[in-house]
Amino acid sequence: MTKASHEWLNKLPKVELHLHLEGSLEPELMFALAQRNNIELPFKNVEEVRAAYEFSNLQDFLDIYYQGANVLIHEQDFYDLTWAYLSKCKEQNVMHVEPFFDPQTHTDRGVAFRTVLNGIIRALKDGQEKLGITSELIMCFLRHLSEEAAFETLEMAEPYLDVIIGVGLDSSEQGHPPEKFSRVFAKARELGLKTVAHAGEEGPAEYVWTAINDLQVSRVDHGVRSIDDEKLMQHLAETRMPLTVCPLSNTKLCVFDDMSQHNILTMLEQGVCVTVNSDDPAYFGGYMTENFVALADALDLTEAQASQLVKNSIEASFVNEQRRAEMMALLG
Ligand SMILES: Nc1ncnc2[nH]cnc12
Ligand SMILES: [Zn+2]
Repeated sequence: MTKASHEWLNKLPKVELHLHLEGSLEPELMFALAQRNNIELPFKNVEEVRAAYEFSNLQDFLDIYYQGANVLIHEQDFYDLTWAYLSKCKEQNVMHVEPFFDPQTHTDRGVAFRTVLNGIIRALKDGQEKLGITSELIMCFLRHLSEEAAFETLEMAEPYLDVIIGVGLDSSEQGHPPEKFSRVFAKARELGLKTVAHAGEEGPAEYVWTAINDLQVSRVDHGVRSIDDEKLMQHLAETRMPLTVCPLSNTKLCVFDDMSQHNILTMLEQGVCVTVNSDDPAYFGGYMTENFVALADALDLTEAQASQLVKNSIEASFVNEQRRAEMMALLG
């Protein structure tokens, strides 16, 4: 089936809850920023960059993703990155987004926290005013770095808590269990921040339990390995704990060999609050619509299932009641 026959999925009003802004850096913008900032890239052209996007696991991807982020230096670069993502959302009828950013990827290179945040926030504000896309911003800690570094990052964020709704946990999962950050997350909750964490992407179902019990997350990012633990599946369904699932990411990073093996619809049918998201669309071959289309092609996603997946995202989002009702009404 071709994409043209899936126009209904582009038209479907959507919500995105798992998107790394740095992962929306398209090769074209990467080259433009490299030129603007006088940075040398290890690629000759856009085609060479795209050809390098063959990953056999999460770490393969992360190595290239952190390298790409080196072109982001000035506030305007972060604005342009965020604005490009929001423009894509507009084209694809995404009505609300809760993106992640990774401050440590930038502060560790000498880019100031406020430079990163101001660029992103200015674009998100424009996104609401000019495109009608509402948003909430989530700051992630890199889990391959230390607890101490995460505490320092949280301290840098303290003057900006009016524009950051929560904290998350990303980067290399295996060997860096959620509980490594229990104390940082406790402090974040004390500050009134919501918490989410990547767990059960490559790591075991056990990490999903500790994200829930130790970090007290409101949502689990990915969480697809939960299916290995029957008790956990029951718990997720009973508590309506949302999972922000990223189908194209999972196949690109070989979490599943093929989209036909993806477990998102099995979990949906078992009453788990699963949602569809794009993760790092510039690296994984697609934004929100392409993720839904991939499910339609491989798993015969029905209109009722697509609509339920979006309703789950609205339920799992951090929006106020009025916006929640407005978005639900659009889904009929
Ligand atoms: N899929 C992913 N898992 C962990 N960390 C990430 N950072 C960006 N994308 C990620
Ligand atoms: Zn992610």
